[in-house]
Amino acid sequence: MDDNREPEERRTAEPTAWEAGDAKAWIAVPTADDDKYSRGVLGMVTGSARYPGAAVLGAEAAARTGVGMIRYLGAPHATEQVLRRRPEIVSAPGRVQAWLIGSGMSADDRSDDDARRLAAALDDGTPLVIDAGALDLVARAAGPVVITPHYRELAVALAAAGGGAPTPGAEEIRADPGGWAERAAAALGVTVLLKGHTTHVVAPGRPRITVTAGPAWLATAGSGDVLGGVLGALVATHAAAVAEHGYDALAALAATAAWVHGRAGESASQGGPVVALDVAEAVPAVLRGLLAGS
Ligand SMILES: NC(=O)C1=CN([C@@H]2O[C@H](COP(=O)(O)OP(=O)(O)OC[C@H]3O[C@@H](n4cnc5c(N)ncnc54)[C@H](O)[C@@H]3O)[C@@H](O)[C@H]2O)[C@@H](O)CC1
Ligand SMILES: Nc1ncnc2c1ncn2[C@@H]1O[C@H](COP(=O)(O)OP(=O)(O)O)[C@@H](O)[C@H]1O
Repeated sequence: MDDNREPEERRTAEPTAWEAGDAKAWIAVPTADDDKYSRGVLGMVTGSARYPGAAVLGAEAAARTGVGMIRYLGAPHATEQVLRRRPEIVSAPGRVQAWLIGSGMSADDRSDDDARRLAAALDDGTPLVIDAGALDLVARAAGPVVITPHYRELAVALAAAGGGAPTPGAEEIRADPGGWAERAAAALGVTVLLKGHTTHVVAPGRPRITVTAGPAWLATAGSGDVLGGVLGALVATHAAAVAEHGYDALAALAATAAWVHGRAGESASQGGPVVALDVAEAVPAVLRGLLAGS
């Protein structure tokens, strides 16, 4: 059948599958001239009294992905758990090159302190990875945003957006995840990473990217918190690329994070069950293999 659409329309309709070679180009390798600050600092406002574990999982994953420094700014108990697991992490405020916010938080149970920390990150103007319990705040971000919802969370984010954004139910999104990732990117004006067996990544108005890299064993609690940490570290170490290429760079980084997360899941699983922390711990070997070209 003849395709009578304009070239631009045809181009944006066809998804691209993200592969190892694409991912490799978005891993920042430190050079002899680098120090911890030049590599990039990730700020994290994640976890809560209800979900301290999500903060630990995201911090572990970000640290294992490679970043100059992590500043974790969260609730006291979550901070204690994060520092117990990763003493390298700094709990003092300061400059960062990217933020990861919302994993392990709940929009309906936000403490005043968390609201203040989230507001500071949203006002900062640096790139933001927005997950889970901060997805109602997307419109308040001053900097460029990539969101990392699953189906139910994307429904929540669209419902919170207002301004004529479509408001599908979670089941509608589950039935057409690629289409809804595209519509959400257009409506929210941000890069969307919609999680699932196939993960769909879309920058506003750009062709969709698909990533199918991990086993279904990854459908386990905390797996998405690990993905958030991987993506946070990748964004923090690519501040210059995000400044230059904006939402396209965030899409490439998001697809790379999904690919690395999927392969880490595969490596941790070996055909059997995984726990989220094992996925985070498998990330360095996946990156080593990727950089070595294997
Ligand atoms: N270890 C941790 O601290 C973890 C924290 N997590 C955090 O938990 C928060 C909520 O994430 P979710 O992905 O669960 O959010 P969702 O909004 O997808 O899930 C909550 C909803 O799931 C439904 N539900 C609950 N139990 C169910 C059951 N047994 N069967 C069927 N449906 C059920 C209910 O409608 C509930 O309101 C996020 O902030 C997330 O980051 C999760 O990532 C899991 C691990
Ligand atoms: N059936 C599946 N096959 C492969 N990967 C999956 C499957 N289901 C979920 N995942 C992946 O596991 C992660 C689950 O994230 P999420 O739903 O946020 O869980 P949590 O909130 O418990 O961390 C995502 O990265 C998603 O892509």
